Amino acid sequence: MPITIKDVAVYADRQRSHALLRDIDCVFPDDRSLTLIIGKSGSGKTTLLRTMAGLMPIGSGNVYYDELPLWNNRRLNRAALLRSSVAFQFPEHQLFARTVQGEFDYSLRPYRLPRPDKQRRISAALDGQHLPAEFLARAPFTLSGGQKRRVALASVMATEAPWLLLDEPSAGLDAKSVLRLKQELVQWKERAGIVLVTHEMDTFLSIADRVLILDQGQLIADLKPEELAANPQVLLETGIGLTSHMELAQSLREAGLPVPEDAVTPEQMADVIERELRGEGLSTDPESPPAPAAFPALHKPHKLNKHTSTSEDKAGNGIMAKRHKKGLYSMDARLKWLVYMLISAGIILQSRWAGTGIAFLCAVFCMYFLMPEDRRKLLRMSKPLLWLMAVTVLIAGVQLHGGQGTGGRGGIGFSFVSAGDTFRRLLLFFEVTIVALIFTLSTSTSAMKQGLAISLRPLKRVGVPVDMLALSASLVLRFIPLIIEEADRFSTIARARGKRTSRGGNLDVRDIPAFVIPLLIALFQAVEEWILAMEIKGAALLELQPASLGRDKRWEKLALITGITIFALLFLIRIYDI
Ligand SMILES: Nc1ncnc2c1ncn2[C@@H]1O[C@H](COP(=O)(O)OP(=O)(O)OP(=O)(O)O)[C@@H](O)[C@H]1O
Repeated sequence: MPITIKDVAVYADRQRSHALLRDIDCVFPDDRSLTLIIGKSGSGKTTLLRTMAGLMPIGSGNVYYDELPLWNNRRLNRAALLRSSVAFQFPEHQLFARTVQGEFDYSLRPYRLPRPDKQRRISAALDGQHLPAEFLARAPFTLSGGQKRRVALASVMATEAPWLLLDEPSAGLDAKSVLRLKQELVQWKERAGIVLVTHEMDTFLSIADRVLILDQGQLIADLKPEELAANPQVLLETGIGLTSHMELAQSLREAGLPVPEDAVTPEQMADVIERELRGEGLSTDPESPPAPAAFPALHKPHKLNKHTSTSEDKAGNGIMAKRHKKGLYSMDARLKWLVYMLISAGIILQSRWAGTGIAFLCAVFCMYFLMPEDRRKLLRMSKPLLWLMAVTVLIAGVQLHGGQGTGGRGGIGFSFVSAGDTFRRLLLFFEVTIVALIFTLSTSTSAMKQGLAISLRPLKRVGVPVDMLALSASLVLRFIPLIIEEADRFSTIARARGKRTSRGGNLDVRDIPAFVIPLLIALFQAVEEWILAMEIKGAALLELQPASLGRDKRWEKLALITGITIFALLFLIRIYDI
């Protein structure tokens, strides 16, 4: 049952101007193999894995499981979808059920199995993860981190799908657990094909059958591990870097040892080292191959695509990537607070349609002109808010009539006045959120706190708890993008586990616990970690002067003028009651 990826392109936007994957063409043959997908950060590995799992809408081309297309027009083909099972990074975060049995039930529900078959698969999966059957009655939240991970992997394994798609399964594991995972993968390989995204080549190369290298959203090499070991230049050219085993092989060759060119593991080099240590002097053997001066590149990487994102986009867990950006990103945080307050105050003042509409245009203007680099991200983040608004407006408009005055019969109607009023109020909230997102996406939490704390410093003398206030305000603001990103992550996981087939990725009502519970846990955890980190860092940061940050005076002036102009405009609109 091979997987065939045919001419696939995936875009970040409807206009297809930002390609995440391009010209992907490859076949994963049905040979119980383990394929590694490697590439530097942001090269598109996770996107490719998600595309194979039907979690990313395809712009062009298609993925086939055997002969079954994954996409039929705009809908996913359930039969194809059931042929793969996905484990996301940190799979233990996806647990939500009251018991471990509940986790299995949820993952296996789309397969509609007869009870005995289901129980057999669950037992086999528990065995495979060295978990006792008594675990089925345990609450996942009472388990240790390692046990949670094994339960989550067991729930993936229990599907017995012919293809396992794993995204960095070794992330966060200790050395012993990584070794055990490796052994398990070797066993899994006997029953299923495995596609594994990883940065840990040292760990997995020795058990892999094939390596795909991605760069800038394109597949640039398709090699056997031995071929990669013999031609590691491609790893240097793509910025992935050599594995420590390859570096060892190179050092040994430079020392004159005849290490085979295709040696992938230290074990394969051990024989040569041993003979050298015994003084058998193989290095002086005239027949032995000389160390290659330079490795030939197997595939020349394609030219860089200026539209695809750089690794910087992905850094920092996606919340606030570390970047060396100019403009708004390098502005004094105190000034940003001021501009944010001015614009938000102007928006909140509005009580009529015209003012709300003009405030909306101002928010859009800020998004386009003050936030050029993260505009796409911002648009993506605002999507769930727009959906929430649409649903709320619909609900607000629904009116239930009693029996009186309607001839004794109740009924249902829709009030455009009521829906419109709700829409206007929500639009103000949306506008303030957009401005807050512009602020938070361009400012780190510590800079935000620092900016506010320094601005409010005079109030300290009259006993105002400025530090606490600054910390709370920054956390509340930083929380908005975090909620949106985490909601995105957990809805994708719930969709993958529930095997949803709609293109928009709508969740079923039954998926709500699988979505909401991990989301809340992740958010609570994030808040806890933030508060701790900020408390630790807070005192030291306050000693820093914002002037020491890289600043761009032109942008500061522009942002200040924008803020004051928008506030003045919205204030006048309110005064003249437009
Ligand atoms: N839904 C999306 N919309 C817009 N951009 C996206 C989306 N998903 C991913 N990207 C961008 O596509 C690029 C590739 O992301 P991807 O997660 O596939 O990289 P990766 O190779 O797995 O990186 P890492 O090794 O850091 O996990 C990144 O720049 C990312 O910001």
